[in-house]
Amino acid sequence: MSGLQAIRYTRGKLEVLDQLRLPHEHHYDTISTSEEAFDCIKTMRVRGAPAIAIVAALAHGVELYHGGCKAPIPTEAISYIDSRLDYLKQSRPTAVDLTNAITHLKAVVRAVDIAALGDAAAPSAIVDAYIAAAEEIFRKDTETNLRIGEHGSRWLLANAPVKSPEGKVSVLTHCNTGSLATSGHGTALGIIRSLHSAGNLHHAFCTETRPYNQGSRLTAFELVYERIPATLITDSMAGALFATKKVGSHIAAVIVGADRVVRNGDTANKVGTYALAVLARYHGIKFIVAAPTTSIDLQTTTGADIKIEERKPEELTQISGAVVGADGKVDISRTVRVATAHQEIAVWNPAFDVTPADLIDAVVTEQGVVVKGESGSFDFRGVMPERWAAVVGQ
Ligand SMILES: CSC[C@H]1O[C@H](OP(=O)(O)O)[C@H](O)[C@@H]1O
Repeated sequence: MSGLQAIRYTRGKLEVLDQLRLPHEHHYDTISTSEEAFDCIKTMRVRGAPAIAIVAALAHGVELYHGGCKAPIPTEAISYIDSRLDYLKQSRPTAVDLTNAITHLKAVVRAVDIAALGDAAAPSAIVDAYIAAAEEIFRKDTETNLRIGEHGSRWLLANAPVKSPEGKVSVLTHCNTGSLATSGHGTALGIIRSLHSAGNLHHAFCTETRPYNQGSRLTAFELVYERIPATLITDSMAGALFATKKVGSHIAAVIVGADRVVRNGDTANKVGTYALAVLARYHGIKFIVAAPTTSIDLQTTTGADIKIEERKPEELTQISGAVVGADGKVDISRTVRVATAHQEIAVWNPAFDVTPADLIDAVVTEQGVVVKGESGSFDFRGVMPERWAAVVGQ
């Protein structure tokens, strides 16, 4: 597993790698409150659907560990925990892992047997139950990713439309879905790691992933760090790569992560994913979504109902503070040497887009690979039977 850890935790202490400083600086921020976690997630010092959920869950656990809950009776302790989790839920709206983690944590604290413990002992038992559950979310994520790696690499090797003469596959991935987006190993990048460690990877291509540059700053960093054969391209080069057989002749699949897979299989992921899915279909390349079941939302039936986060224009017009577009924040008269009023270009900056299930060949979860049935739609009951029965019915 990668030596790059987005999250470092021991009971009572949480440290988060500031990904805005990568790849130039390796700096951990100490996170001790829900407010600090909210800001860390909102500003994308930590990002990635699983990592967001883990940091939020553990941050409140640290807060509770250091006496954050003063409630004298159990019902007030539960209300306090609810309020902090509901606050954290607002930090980023599209990825569902955070919502699913919050739902689980609220159920855990409500399962504490207050009657048996009595009002005096119950609040501390509720806090202990919360902390244990938050730590389990963190621990389980790496195991989940290793299983996604196994399932995904096995499926691709069995279904690859093309392989190298040595029987290896080349893939392209978008954004960052590795150790920097999870507790370790990663989801889509986890499949690439599993292919590589088994000697089945010919080459990995990663896209720059504008405007936050998760690909050039984070994924390229992870791939180089582990000496995985890889090439960085800009987002706009993907079509040319697929069409240029000389360079990309063995590309078997595009493998991406997910922020939210909804009941019919439509998937919200980093903006640019939809374009890659269209290109993959046109070029006969498999399109694989790697998604832990924590990223699946059965409550939402189609992608039309997914809330897409829009972020501030400066993330697009500036790169680490260097102005690359007329954003009205810098007097451009000096650069264009004409007297001019400040000009501000309008910016549309959706952080995600939605890929329809029709363009997705497989959704790889830790419970197995889901492909569309004869009806042409995905059915996730096989990988999450209890949640399916609770939400959708038999
Ligand atoms: C396993 S990470 C899933 C998902 O999260 C990333 O978005 P962001 O960097 O904005 O948090 C990207 O969409 C990844 O595919």
